[in-house]
Amino acid sequence: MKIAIGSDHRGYHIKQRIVLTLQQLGHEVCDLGTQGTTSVDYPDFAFQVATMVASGQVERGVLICGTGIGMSIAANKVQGVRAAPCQDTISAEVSRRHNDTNILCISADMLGEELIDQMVKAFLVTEFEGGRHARRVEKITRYEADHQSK
Ligand SMILES: O=C(CO)[C@H](O)[C@H](O)[C@H](O)COP(=O)(O)O
Repeated sequence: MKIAIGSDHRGYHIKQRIVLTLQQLGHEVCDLGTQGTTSVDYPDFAFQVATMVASGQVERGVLICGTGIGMSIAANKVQGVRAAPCQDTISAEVSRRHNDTNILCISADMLGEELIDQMVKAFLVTEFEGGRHARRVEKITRYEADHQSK
């Protein structure tokens, strides 16, 4: 799978670890930065990853900041993105099954490395269930299209 990944300074070390894990699993990873621990602004990275996901250049995205919250707020501004800030494996999995999420947002400050590995793996292998969930996701998609500002 093609996956875009980005982080701010707080998420940099975890990002490096996730990139290696994903490559070892055979995925094609597009690392959009940041490339160090110098302070940066998370929206700059969220918008880059979200744009790649929304345009179909990659299938999924992963974003990491201190809490995962700032990244998710920014990424969800991009039409077609469904980004979820998850704190555990079950929410990462259910976000795929029920919400057809295309970006996983992770907290670098509050979660351990092994839990993060499990969350990323669950996010990548879990399929969207469709059915009643598709009807709900379609309502969000339609609302988004009908209320586009530009
Ligand atoms: O967006 C966030 C909060 O929801 C992230 O945790 C950021 O990484 C954080 O705000 C960055 O803060 P810093 O004090 O500039 O490192």
